[in-house]
Amino acid sequence: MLTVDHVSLTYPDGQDVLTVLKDVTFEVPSGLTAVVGPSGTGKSTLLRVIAGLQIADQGTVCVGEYCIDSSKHDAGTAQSIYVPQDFQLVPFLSAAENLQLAAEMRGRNVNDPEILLKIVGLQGLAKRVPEELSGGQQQRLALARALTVQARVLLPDEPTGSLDSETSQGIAALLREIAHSDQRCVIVATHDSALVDVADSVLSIQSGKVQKIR
Ligand SMILES: Nc1ncnc2c1ncn2[C@@H]1O[C@H](COP(=O)(O)OP(=O)(O)OP(=O)(O)O)[C@@H](O)[C@H]1O
Repeated sequence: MLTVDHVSLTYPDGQDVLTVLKDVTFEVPSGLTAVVGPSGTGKSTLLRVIAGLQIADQGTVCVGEYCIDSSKHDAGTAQSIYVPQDFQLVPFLSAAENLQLAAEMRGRNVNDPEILLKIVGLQGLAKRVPEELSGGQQQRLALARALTVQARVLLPDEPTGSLDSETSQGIAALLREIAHSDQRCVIVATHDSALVDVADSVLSIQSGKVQKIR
């Protein structure tokens, strides 16, 4: 479903450059995929390139027939949604309003926020603002927000990074369900074995190279 073709990316690093992705090519089918690797190896960068939030120096990212071609510097065809580590929920809006805002920003509408909130296990919490939700509940809301736009590819960045192990297992199960219920591609950057254990496939990133290890 997702293809990453000959993608390279460098960051400026003083007088030098830091190569984070080095001619990376791989395919990801639908299901849950974990991207693992030591801190600072480029997991978040890879997810952001797939989402079209960062344009690679070269290469192409395609979701089905929709492609981002780095040579054209155009992310207008991005079909993926990045879910940031810190959720970036709007603090003064309720859970339902956070969903509505995200949908409106993509020219959509959420007819019944309760349906989405139920999918992520937040039924009855539509009126709460983010600070009235636990960390795990905020992560669930961030995932529901990503579902408002019906993207084929979801990219949660360390979705269990700040959660206890029981809550992490719940999020891992939810991500698997989201991936499988609608043949989506859910790609998570993670250090968490709870997520790696339930992933359908695992990619490892190290020294700029991405390798499929499961
Ligand atoms: N905007 C930037 N400018 C320069 N260097 C950057 C920038 N963003 C990230 N980097 C560097 O690129 C490398 C990869 O960063 P990235 O955040 O993708 O790693 P990561 O594997 O997700 O790390 P972690 O597991 O700690 O979240 C790191 O060395 C980081 O310092």
